[in-house]
Amino acid sequence: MTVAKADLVAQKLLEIKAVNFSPETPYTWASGLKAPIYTDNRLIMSYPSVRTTVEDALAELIKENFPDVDVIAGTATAGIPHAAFVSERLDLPMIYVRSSAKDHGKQNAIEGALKPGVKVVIIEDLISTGGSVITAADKIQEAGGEVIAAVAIFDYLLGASKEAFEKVGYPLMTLTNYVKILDYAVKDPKLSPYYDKLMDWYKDPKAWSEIHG
Ligand SMILES: O=P(O)(O)OC[C@H]1O[C@H](OP(=O)(O)OP(=O)(O)O)[C@H](O)[C@@H]1O
Ligand SMILES: O=C(O)c1cc(=O)[nH]c(=O)[nH]1
Repeated sequence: MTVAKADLVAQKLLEIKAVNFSPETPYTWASGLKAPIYTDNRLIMSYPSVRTTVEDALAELIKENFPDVDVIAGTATAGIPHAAFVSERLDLPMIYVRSSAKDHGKQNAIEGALKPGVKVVIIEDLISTGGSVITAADKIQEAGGEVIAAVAIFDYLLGASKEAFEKVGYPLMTLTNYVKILDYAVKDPKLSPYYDKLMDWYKDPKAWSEIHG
């Protein structure tokens, strides 16, 4: 992603208040970590002009970097709308991966048609530890698909996700990240008071979580 596009997406996320700061009452993340920040990319679908910017950028990133993709996958739940918008733009089939298999009906973990050997790009809304998207990608590989990349809107750039992606054998590419958000946060008088706390958290998110948990 170009610097200009990464800046633009960060700016749009702040504009729609997708980025929330609460150092005094920390958020609990999917991984169990406590954090002073929570980025709610689910809001993107409710703002058509921001949605167009984000989905166009995701589609362009995939077209440029993974032109041989056969199927677009979404992670449940927050990755699903983005997979739908992007697969429509690229005129490709779409599937999605449930966080756990249904316990009734067909008991599917993956919904949609996945033929063995197809090349899949999986779309996630956000990467913290990377655990959710990697688990979803594992399910696709177990079902016979070949995951060629994970793509997300936002990445916290944490050590945990870097380590996790070093092991999986496919790349992660994202539109924007935490550092870009901080660049904007420091210029905004409403957000700049949080800057030191956000930097403090970022130096060691695990230790911060233990202290504030
Ligand atoms: O990189 P990770 O540490 O796995 O965290 C990121 C995941 O957490 C959030 O999902 P959540 O579990 O809140 O579910 P949702 O998508 O259904 O909202 C987010 O949408 C990612 O899927
Ligand atoms: O790790 C998470 O669960 C998480 C963090 C965040 O900022 N936003 C989100 O939707 N999930």
